[in-house]
Amino acid sequence: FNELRGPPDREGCEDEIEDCPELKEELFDLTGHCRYPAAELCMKTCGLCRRVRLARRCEVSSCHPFCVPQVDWVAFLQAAVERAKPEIDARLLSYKPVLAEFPHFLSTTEVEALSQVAWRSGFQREDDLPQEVRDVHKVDCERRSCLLDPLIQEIYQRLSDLLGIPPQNFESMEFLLYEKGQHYEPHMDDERWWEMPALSAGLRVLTVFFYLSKVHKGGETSFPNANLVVEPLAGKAVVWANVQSNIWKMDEYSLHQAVPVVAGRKIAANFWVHPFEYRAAERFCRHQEKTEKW
Ligand SMILES: O=C(O)CCC(=O)C(=O)O
Ligand SMILES: [Fe+2]
Repeated sequence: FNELRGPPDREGCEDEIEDCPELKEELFDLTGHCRYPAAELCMKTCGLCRRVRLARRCEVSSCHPFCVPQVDWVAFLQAAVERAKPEIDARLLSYKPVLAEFPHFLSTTEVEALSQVAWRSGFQREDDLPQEVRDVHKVDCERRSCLLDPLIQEIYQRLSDLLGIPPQNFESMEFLLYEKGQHYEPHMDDERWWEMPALSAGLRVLTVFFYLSKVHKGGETSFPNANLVVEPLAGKAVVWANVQSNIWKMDEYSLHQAVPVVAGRKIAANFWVHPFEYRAAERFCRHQEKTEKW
C-alpha cells in the first residue's frame, strides 16, 4: 500500500473527506482498485494527493456507452424507461430538456431508510454560494456509515442497471434538506470542468434527483426555460440530461431551480452521472506512478 502511495506530497494538500483516517486504509484494494461504489470518492485526496493529482491528468480508458459522436438522449432515457419495472410507472415527461420520471423508484420503506441514512450523515448548512442563491442543508454520502449502508450500495447498482452506465462514472450521492423558505435559484448542474484540467470523467451529463419526503407546499423543481415543474413526491426519481447531443455542451433547457419550501420540509438527493469513469484514471495512474520519476 505504501509503495502505491509513494513518498509524501511535496506540494501538500488537504484531506477532503471526514473519515480519512479509516478511509485511507480502505479506499483502494491491494491492486490499487477503488473499493467503494461511488468512484468519485477515490478521486478525493485522503492523504493520497500525489495519486489524485496524477489521476486528474489521466486519459479515459473506457467510453462505454458514450463511444459515439452524438448522444441521442431521448432514445437513451426512453430505453431506461422501458428497462424500469412496470410498478415504477416510468415515463418520458419532456423533450426539452430530455427528462424522465420514475414515480415509484423507491418504496415507502426505502424512502424512510434512506432519509435515516441522510440524517445520520449530518446535514450542514451549504456555504459555497450566497444564501440568496442557494439556501439548503446538505451532506455528501462519504462517511463510512453511509458508504457501507447496504441500501446505498443497492441503489447505486439499481441506477447502474437502469441507465446502463457503470458505477465507476458516478459521484457520491448528495442529500439535501430544505426547511421553510429555503431554495436554490435557477442554475445548471455544470461541473466547471475547465477549471480542473483534463478531469477525464467529463461533465455531469445526467442528473438523477430523488425526492425523499412529501412537501406540504412549495419545494417543486422547476425548469424556467421549459415551462416544466416537477412535484416533490416521496419515492420519486427524475432523470434529466444536462448536455446536448454533444456531451461537452450544456443544454440551456436543463436550467432548473428549487422553488422555496412554503410549508413543511423537503428531503431530497442529487446524484450526478458522468460519461466516463473516474476509476480509469486510477488504473492509468498506477502505471504512471511506476514510470514517473519522483
Ligand atoms: O431541490 C431541487 O429541487 C433541486 C436542487 C438542485 O438543483 C441542486 O441541488 O443542484
Ligand atoms: Fe441542480
